[in-house]
Amino acid sequence: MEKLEGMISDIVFKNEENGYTIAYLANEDEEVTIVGCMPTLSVGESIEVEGKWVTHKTYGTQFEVSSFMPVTPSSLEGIYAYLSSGMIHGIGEKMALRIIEKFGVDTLDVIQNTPERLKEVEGIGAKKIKQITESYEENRELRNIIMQLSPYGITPNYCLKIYKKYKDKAISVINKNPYKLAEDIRGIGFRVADDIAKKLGIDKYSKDRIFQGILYTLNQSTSNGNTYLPLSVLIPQAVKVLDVEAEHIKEGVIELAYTQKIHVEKDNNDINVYLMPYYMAENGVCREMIRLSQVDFEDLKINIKHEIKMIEKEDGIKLAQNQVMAVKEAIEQGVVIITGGPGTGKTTTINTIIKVFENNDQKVILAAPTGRAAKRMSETSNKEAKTIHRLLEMGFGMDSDELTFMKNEEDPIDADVVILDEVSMVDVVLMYSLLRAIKSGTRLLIVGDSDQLPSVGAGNVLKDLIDSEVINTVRLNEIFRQAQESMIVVNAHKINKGEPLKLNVKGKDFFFIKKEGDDILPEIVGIVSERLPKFYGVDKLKDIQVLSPMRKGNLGVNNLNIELQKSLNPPNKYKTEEAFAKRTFRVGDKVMQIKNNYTRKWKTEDGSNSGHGIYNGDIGYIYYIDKEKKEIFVIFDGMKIVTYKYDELDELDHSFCTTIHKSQGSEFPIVVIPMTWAPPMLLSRNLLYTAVTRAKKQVVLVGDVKYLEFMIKNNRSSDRYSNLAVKLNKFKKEGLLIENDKE
Ligand SMILES: Nc1ncnc2c1ncn2[C@@H]1O[C@H](COP(=O)(O)OP(=O)(O)OP(=O)(O)O)[C@@H](O)[C@H]1O
Repeated sequence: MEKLEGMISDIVFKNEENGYTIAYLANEDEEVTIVGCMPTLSVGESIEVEGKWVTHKTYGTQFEVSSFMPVTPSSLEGIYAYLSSGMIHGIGEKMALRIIEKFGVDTLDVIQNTPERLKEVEGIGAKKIKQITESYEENRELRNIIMQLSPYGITPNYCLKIYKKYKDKAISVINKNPYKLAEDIRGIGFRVADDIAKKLGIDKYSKDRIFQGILYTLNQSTSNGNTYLPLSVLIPQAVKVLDVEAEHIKEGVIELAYTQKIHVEKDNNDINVYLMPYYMAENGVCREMIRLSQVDFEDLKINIKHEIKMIEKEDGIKLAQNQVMAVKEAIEQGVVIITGGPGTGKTTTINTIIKVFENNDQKVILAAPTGRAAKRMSETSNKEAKTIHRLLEMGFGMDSDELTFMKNEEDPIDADVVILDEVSMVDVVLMYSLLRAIKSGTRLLIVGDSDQLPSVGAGNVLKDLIDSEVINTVRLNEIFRQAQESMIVVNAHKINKGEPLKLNVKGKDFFFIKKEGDDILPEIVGIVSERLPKFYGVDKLKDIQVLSPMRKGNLGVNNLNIELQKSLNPPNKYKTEEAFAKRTFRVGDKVMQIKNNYTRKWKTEDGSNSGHGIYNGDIGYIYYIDKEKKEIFVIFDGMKIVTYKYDELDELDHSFCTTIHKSQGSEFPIVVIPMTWAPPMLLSRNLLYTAVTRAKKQVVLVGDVKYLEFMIKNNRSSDRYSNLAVKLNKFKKEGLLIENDKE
């Protein structure tokens, strides 16, 4: 490979379809013909090309370009992004600004050719110049990527990811097909790629664009919980995204189906379109559920009546009929779902089942979808419960840097009985991974409350499994006396039935404070910071959680966090703080990890214990801010210290208040919820139900009763496109075990 540098003196030919270009490249010595895919080239641009000399039978000697990159940056923005990215030792954000103020668009030219001139900038001496020129040379490729892409709003961090993925081919990959970025780089989506493509002059009807637009539409829809979209729904959505006619979408869907990126399936009068992983997962869950439930389970010769009697005596309770049935089904049928609302005895039933099996030498494994749910399960059962991810031994594969599960059909979970709790939070993809790692003959208990909000990820697994009526289900519907004393439990059931609630019963745990409009916010701040902690003797940060249905607005999570921070953790000269564009992080702030990060490291203060993995919804407190190193230290679970660099703070949010969605699977002693106007889709029954059931000791609703009534009546269940229930029936009826679906 050879390299040439020069200025484009003329463009002889350019194919707009595929970017093939013939141009003249001139430098001090010569003018040569260059040919290749260079769709962005313009006359007057200085570029560096890499490639080889070839002889064309008509046109003679030409330089065939395999990659090219501009030599001068496209904008000051790009130069700034590069200089301030932290990749040049000795230059921070302020210094980068000073240098650019001095040299403007010539900055890089100065660094490259007359670095001694950097002395003209205040604060730069000979040592710094050496540092700067050395690292400038070291990251040449990355520099080009940063400068080319930062004008599109791509941060240096993403540029680094792009560089790691494509190495020195990055610029040519992007020039050829910017949509590759959306496919390959996590965090860069179709919109950004499309923006780049537009600026590169890529045709609106190009196939890559149509494909990526369809995949993007389907991806968006899975993040809304759907496992597929009917074609009749997909088409108008994709038309909107791509701004092309429906026929292009139809053609795109057909072609994509051939590439196995999507799967299409006839469904009555429509066609269901799946992204491949969701198709595999939906079919997989059906297949695995049928595999697990159709086994002739070993007869354990357990005298169930006797066992139950013994346990009842030990625990001083008498199991209700349905609880006994659940125990029997678990032993006799092997695969069973136990469902019920709060206080209906799920935990008591699980504990009885654990005892019966363990008394009969069966190895019982407990698991739940989140760290918090697993912790609670451990506490109530006195037995270790793992997160599903830990149970499946998530780790890095032999020769990949992708996270995978080590437990699977080849190396299944070693257990006689697996008990899963809080299954309403398990999505279809995780369920499939779990089921395939359970060997035939292992008993499986699926426990959860199907009236809770469905999983964040796609599917509505628990509800679908129950609705299918294919899997044995025991519904616990009796609220026990002890639970009945709690208005939280009583009202939760009333919410589910759409009945009016019992509010402000003296001495009970469910209160409504009537306030209107602008009075709601100060009331919430007041009760959280003063009255509730004083009255109940609880910690205002740890024990009280404000939950809001929405992010925006006066009573949305964002504003409530600002207002609660002022009162619960105000500025203080002994507390370091750092202000960012939209928020200020201060030592002592209550914060939440807002995405799963399986690899993020934590360690205890004395370093005696360490591990990795901080998960969506984990709540911690800011412990220390290192302004020099630009790092924030957060303590989770009272002992796990995690360091976030400033540019990783997109994983962290304040959590004086959180959304109800984010509170799924968590429990708090006291929960405070504003009752106010929000988009109707957010004011739903099962959102209220989930919020209320997060509280263990006290629920306080503050606002206007009419919104409470609206929520109770609004039974718009979060319908999702999911075909699990239908398919389970079909699989069962046809006795299908579609082997060729297996990955
Ligand atoms: N058969 C029973 N007889 C009497 N009390 C019972 C019985 N089963 C459960 N309880 C009591 O009812 C209360 C709720 O039971 P449990 O915690 O098992 O329900 P749950 O469905 O797990 O509730 P939650 O979802 O709120 O955790 C507990 O105080 C428990 O001791």
